[in-house]
Amino acid sequence: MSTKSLSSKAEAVPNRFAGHTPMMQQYLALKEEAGSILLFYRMGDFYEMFYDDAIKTARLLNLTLTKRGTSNGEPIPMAGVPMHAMEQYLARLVAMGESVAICEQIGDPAASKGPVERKIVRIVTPGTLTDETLLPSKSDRPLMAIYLPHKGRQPKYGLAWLNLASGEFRLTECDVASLDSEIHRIAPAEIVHADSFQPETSWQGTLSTTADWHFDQNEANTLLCQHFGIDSLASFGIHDMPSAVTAAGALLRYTERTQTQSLSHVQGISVDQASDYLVLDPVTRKNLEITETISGEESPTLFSLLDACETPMGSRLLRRWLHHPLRANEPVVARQACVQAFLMGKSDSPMHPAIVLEKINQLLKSFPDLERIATRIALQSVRPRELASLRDALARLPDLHQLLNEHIASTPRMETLFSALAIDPALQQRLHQAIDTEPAALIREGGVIAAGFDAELDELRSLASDNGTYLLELEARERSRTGIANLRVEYNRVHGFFIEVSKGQIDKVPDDYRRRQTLKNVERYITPELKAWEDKILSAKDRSLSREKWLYEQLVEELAQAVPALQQCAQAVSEIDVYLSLAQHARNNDWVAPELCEAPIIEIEAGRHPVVERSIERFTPNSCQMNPNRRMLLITGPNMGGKSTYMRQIALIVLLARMGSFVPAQSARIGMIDRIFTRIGAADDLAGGRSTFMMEMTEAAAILAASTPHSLVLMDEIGRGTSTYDGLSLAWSIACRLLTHNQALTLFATHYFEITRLPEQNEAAVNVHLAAAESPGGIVFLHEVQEGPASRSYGIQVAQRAGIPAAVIRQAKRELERLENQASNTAQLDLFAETAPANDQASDDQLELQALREAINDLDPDSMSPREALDALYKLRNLFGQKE
Ligand SMILES: Nc1ncnc2c1ncn2[C@@H]1O[C@H](COP(=O)(O)OP(=O)(O)OP(=O)(O)O)[C@@H](O)[C@H]1O
Repeated sequence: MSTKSLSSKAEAVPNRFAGHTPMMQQYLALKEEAGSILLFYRMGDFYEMFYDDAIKTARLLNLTLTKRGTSNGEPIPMAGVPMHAMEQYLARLVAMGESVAICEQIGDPAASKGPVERKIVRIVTPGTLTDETLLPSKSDRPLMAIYLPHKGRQPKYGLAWLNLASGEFRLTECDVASLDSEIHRIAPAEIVHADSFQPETSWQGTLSTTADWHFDQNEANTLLCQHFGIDSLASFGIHDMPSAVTAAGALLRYTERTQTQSLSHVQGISVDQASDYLVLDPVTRKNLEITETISGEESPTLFSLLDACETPMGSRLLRRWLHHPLRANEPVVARQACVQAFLMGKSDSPMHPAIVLEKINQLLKSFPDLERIATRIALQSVRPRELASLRDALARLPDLHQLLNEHIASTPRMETLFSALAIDPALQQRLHQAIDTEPAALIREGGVIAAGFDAELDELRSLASDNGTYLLELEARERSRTGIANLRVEYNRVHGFFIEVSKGQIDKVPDDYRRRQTLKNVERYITPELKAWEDKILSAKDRSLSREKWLYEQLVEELAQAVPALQQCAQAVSEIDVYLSLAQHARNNDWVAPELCEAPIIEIEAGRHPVVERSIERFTPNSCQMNPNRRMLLITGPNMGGKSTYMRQIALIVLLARMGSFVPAQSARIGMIDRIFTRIGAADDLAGGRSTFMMEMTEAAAILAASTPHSLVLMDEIGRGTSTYDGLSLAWSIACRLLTHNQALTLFATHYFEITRLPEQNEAAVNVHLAAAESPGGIVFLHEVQEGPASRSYGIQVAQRAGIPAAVIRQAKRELERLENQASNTAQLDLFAETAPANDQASDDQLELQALREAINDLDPDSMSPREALDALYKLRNLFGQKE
């Protein structure tokens, strides 16, 4: 394995470190090279940190902070971690977003006059992890570089990201407004940017800086062409994306600098068009609880619900799909067809589809993380047991292939996956011949290469292990030669082989015995014959270990050719895993395939909230009809009535439909949706210095700026963060703007009843409400969406159920009555009347006229008997009569 040094020689210590001990001078020079990141300085069996690094790591890892000598008269703070536990400490530091430079002793301590020569051989950063122990298995940790050119009227950000653990390298360009949303979509573990430029983002990952000159377009061009062995970037279709290419170049340079191996598994770079995906801004990703709950937990989320994947790479793909719903129908239909194929099985298969799914599941369960193993083969850091699990998985591939072929109906996409599964059997055979059935964990321990693979290794091994009989023979011979009956031939690690004689017998020891060690009761000797034999054995052992290491390296190098095929196979297995998971969930929970169409339409029959329906006993399904003529649903109903659940379930059904999954409904027809926006609930962004109301308005402003007739907008109780009139007026005008200007499909939940009058002005707005009923025991939530506005809000009844004291409830009821009486005498109800009433009297008159108009409209003279007509006339007179 080649290890690429990142440092210049440590002996070239600058004079400015004079006054420090030679070791500290070496440390300081290396620390200067590491810069702001932590330096793990190897000292024998420990990695030690000094000065501020020591103070910081001691705090982060809860280590003891001690001192090691003084430098320039000052004590030097020091903390250390033992070498054998280093990976655990690294994992914890990296999880906290820290980067660490690892400095190893590379010189020979015996031959060194001053401090042993040391070099930084590896830099571990959150975005460049490939080690199994440092990586989360179910999520990707991409590294991203961002570049913003200084020139140009409307400069575009260049974004490039590399998933080092899989070799996936992508890039895109975006405008200023989309930067944050793009970063949240890609979710990098680390962002690299130039020293002089700070990207504005709410993303919480690690930010690393690099020199400005690393972001140079020409350099980037050359670097990328060199890496891929091509003359022009046109073959990747990225030549006209200067900002993105510049970012990609800087990213490649950064990765090469931090890694010790070549990046041969990074085989290509592709353009990621943001316009291919349905846009979900950061707030929406959070509100819809796709992979994380609002409070930051891992479950229950949409991902935790659907992730029954058997392989970690399947889980990672599912997570990626959930965060990247697709705009175009064609690829979604292709995925849906695969889920359907798994769900239905093949018509001529004798096996029930459920049994087929179970069998495939069982097979997949035994598959290792092929994607990451392929990467580690390319990085030449693959471990023996990973190769053994690859060998076993390859042996099971034909079974998987056969099961799919015989029992799953073919679709065009499935055909592609089938061919990716067909890996050349020679690869499996080679691994089978080369790797022991149960190899040791590390190659340096030996016992990795299978017997029979290499004749030389076999011979060395038999030499090294063939000591039992020889030693017994020697012991018997020496006993009879010397007449010492209790003479023994022994071995220990420090002194090697020796002949042990008790003190009372040493006068019988022959001349050719050389004393090796004296103990209290015994003397230990070596003879020329035993010494020669020992040399042969020990050298055979050493030679066998180094032969084994060499063979292993040759094998890994040879396997590197198979990396592209393994990557494709891993992709196919993970996709199959996801389809299987989706199909099983659909089968177990009665989900259906949504129909997809072009127009901005959302038609859902008896839809359910996928996560809530699992957490309660009886979920009430609800339907939804939205189209260009019915663009806004004004949703009213009591608190706890189910408004938020209803809105979220619609958004989640749309998201699921657009990522290729089945959906929780009786039937669904989902059109092309370009974005989902949410303005749900509110939490203060104290860190960002924004109050609840400010947050609310910022999010609303973003929705008004960017939503289109193809967008789905969720607005939950907009305006509640300020005074009633301000809030109501804002909510009203925001709703109007969405209806008439943006024309987005909008779910607008509100407690302002005045807004339910909006449909009178615009037919595309429709009232629906969550039904509730009052019973002697209190309010009963029916959770049923019905047409029309809610008749009342039931706030006090809900408060009663929540345990507010009876006396407070009684007072609240009296207060409500007083306010309602007052309201009927004020202009509030007519806040949004087309012409404002001049005074209270005018307002009263208008209300009565409205009531009269409604009563007359309700009459059907053609169907009335004379008696009924007379009664109606009296009623109408009484409407006025009340006033007199
Ligand atoms: N369709 C449904 N079927 C059964 N239970 C439901 C349904 N919808 C919601 N619920 C239950 O009602 C609870 C409250 O729902 P939700 O938070 O959606 O109400 P809300 O109207 O938005 O309330 P608020 O106005 O106070 O925010 C949920 O936690 C869930 O347990």
